[in-house]
Amino acid sequence: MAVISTEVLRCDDLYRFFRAGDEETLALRGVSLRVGRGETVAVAGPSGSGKSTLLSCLAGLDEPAGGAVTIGGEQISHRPESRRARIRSRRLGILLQSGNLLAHLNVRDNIRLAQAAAGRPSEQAPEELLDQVGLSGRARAVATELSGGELARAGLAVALSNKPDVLLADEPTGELDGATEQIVLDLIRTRAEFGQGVLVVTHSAVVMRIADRVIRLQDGRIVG
Ligand SMILES: Nc1ncnc2c1ncn2[C@@H]1O[C@H](COP(=O)(O)OP(=O)(O)OP(=O)(O)O)[C@@H](O)[C@H]1O
Repeated sequence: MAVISTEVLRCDDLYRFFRAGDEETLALRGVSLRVGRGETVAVAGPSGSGKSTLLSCLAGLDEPAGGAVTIGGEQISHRPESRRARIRSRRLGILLQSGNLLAHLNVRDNIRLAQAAAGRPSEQAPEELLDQVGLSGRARAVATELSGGELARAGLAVALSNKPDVLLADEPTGELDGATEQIVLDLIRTRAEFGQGVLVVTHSAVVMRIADRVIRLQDGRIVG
């Protein structure tokens, strides 16, 4: 069990509604959680329980109707988009199912761009990061030239390239074979050991097993 010394991510009483015509969906109903430095937290729950909505609100990609999100002591919710983008690029690593590589840039330039956006242009050589995710030799490939497993690993290299306080990941091992899943999980665990916080949305029992805690969502509420 990791020792929680400092809180790197917290949200308090998050609400998010969606309206389509006369119909209103309460996607989040008062969600509060904390992730400590060096802690890995998994968020699980049935389809439609609010996991992706929660992740988007935590990443500042979506605005909650109520409540607040704080990353490394800095509030990201209810801020102008330019401020949210700055906090994201400096403090967050985000790994979404839709992928996080810019299509017209090769893997190395995607990493360089993420580091430049974070104000850390020479933080860590892209080749070194790619080596850590088992992708050395693919630095010059663009997204369409990578397999599903390679894309997931390249995405993780980009998400970690700014040395984020918090890694947010949506089903990071969804489509991967067992060996590649293990590489990705080992890397996530290692990052947690270096003091980053990790919050991962998942249906996978294998991912839940590497987490220090599992939070269960149902109908937009934490139920366990
Ligand atoms: N843009 C949207 N417009 C309307 N309703 C939405 C929108 N996004 C999500 N919802 C609704 O909000 C609820 C929560 O959706 P969300 O995608 O967060 O669930 P989830 O737990 O991530 O599901 P899954 O495991 O299937 O990805 C669902 O009822 C969904 O239909």
